Amino acid sequence: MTRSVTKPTLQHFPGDKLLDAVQERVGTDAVPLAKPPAGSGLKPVMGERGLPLVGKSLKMIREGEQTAYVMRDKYGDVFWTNAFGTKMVFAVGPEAVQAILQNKGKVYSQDGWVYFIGPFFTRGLMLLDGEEHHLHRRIMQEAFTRPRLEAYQTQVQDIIDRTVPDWPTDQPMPMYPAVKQLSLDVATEVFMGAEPSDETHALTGAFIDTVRAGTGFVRTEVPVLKTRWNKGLAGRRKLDAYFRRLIPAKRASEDTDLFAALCHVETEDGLKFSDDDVVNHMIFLMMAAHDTSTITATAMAYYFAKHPEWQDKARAESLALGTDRPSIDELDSLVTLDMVFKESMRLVAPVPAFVRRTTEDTDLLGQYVPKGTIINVVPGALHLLGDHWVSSEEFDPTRLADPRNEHKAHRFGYAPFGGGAHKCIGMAFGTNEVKALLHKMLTTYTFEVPVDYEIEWDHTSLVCPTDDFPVTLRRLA
Ligand code: HEM
Repeated sequence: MTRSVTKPTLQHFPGDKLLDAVQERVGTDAVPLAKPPAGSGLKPVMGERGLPLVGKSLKMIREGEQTAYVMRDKYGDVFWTNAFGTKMVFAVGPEAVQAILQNKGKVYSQDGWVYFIGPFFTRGLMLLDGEEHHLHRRIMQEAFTRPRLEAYQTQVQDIIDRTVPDWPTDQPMPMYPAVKQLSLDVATEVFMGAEPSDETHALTGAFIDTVRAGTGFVRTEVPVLKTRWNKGLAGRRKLDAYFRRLIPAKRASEDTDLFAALCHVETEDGLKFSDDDVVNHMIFLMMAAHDTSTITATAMAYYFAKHPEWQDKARAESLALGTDRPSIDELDSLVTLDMVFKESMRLVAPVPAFVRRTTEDTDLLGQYVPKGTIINVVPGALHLLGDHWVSSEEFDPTRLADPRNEHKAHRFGYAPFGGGAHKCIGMAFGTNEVKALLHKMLTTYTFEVPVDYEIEWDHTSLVCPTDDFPVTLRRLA
C-alpha cells in the first residue's frame, strides 16, 4: 500500500497497537444499558462499557463505523456503549433507522445534535425540533426552489471553471485540500455573496474552527487555553458579528446568493426569518454544505482513479454531453456519474452519524431506551450490513441501478442524506455541485493512483483522507 500520512492523526501513533489490544480486552463484557420497567415486556439494550473514562471514543475515532460493524455482530442492530462523555445507543439496521428517522412517537429529539455541536451551531435548522423545525424548514425551502438552485449553480460553475483547469498535472496532487478550497470559495461567494478578501479568509478560518470544535475532548470553555472548544466559540462569535452587520444591506439588495435568499424568503402565508434566524441558519448551512460536498467529491475521484473502467464510462457520457457548463437537467442525465456518486456515498458516508436524544422512556424495536439517551444512527454501517447488499464492501455501482437496485430494498436501507423530517434540505444543491465538479474533472483530465494505493480515512471529525489523497491528473488531449 502506498501512503504517506501528511497530518497528525489518531490513526497511527506510537503504542497504537498496544491500545488496540487493550481495547479488545477491557470493558468488553456484555452489560444491559438499563433494566426495563417491570411488566413492560421490553428487553434491555445490550452493549459494553469500553475503557474507563473514554469508553469507545478512541476506538470510534480510529476505526469509524467499523466499531459499530463489529458490535452489531455481537449484539444485533441496536446496542450501546460509552463514548464522548456519555452513554450512546447505536442503531444500524434499516428497521431501527426507520423508527428513529420517521420518529412517529416524537420521542427522538434533535437535542442529541445539540450535545455535540450546539454551542457553535445554535438554532441551526438541524438542531430544531417539532413544530418550530417544521416552520423554519418551510421558510428555508423557499431558498431552495428550482429557479434559485439554477442561479446558485451558475455561480458554482463559475468557480469550478476558473479553478479546476489550473490544477497541477503529471505529479501527485493533494486532491482533498484542493476540493476543500473550492467548496470554501463556494461558501464565500455563493453562500455569503462576498468577494474573497482578507476578511473572508479570516471568516473561513473562524468557520473551520467551529466545525472542528464538536469533537474536541475538552467539552467546555476553559479560559486562556487554545482548546478546540474555545476556538470554536471564538469562531462562532466572529461569524455571528459578520452576518449580523451585513443583514440590513442584504435585506435591501437584489443579490442572488444564499445569504440574500434567507433575508428575502417568505412563505405564502407571510412567514419570514428574523435577523437572529438568518445568522443562525447561515452559519449552520455553511457547515452542512462544505465538508459533505468535499468528502463526496474526494471519494468519487478516488473510486474513479481506482476503477479506470468506470472513469472511462463516465467520461464518455460527459464528453457526449458536449458542454462544459451543463444545466441541472444535463447533469441529471449522466447515468454513470450518478451511479458512482451514489456508490461512493454508500461506501464513504459523508455524515457519519445522525444524532438524536430520547425525550421519553422509549421502545426501540422492543428494546428499552431510557429518557435522555443519546442515539446514533450510523449510515456507514447501515450501508454495509444487511442481506440486501451483495458483497457490500466492494465498489460496484451496478448495485444501484436496474435491475439490482439494492439501495431500494428497504426505504431506510440507504440514507446518505438522512430521512424523515430532517432529510437534507441541500441534497439537490450538494448533488449538483459535486456532479458539476466531477464532470469538469472528467472532461479535463484523466486521474490515476498507483495500483496498490488504498485511501485511509481519518474519523476524528467528519472523515478526511489521512494523506490528503494524492492523485495524478493528466490533461486530456
Ligand atoms: C453530499 C452532500 C451532502 C450530504 C451527504 C448531506 C447529508 C445530510 C444529512 C445526512 C442530513 C440529516 C442529518 C440528520 O438527520 O441528523 C443533512 C441535513 C441537512 N443538510 Fe445536508 N448534506 C449534504 C449537503 C448539504 C448542502 C449542500 C446543504 C446546504 C446548501 C445542506 C444543508 C443541510 C441542512 C440545512 C440540514 C438540516 C435539515 C433539517 O434538519 O431539516 N446539506 N444533510
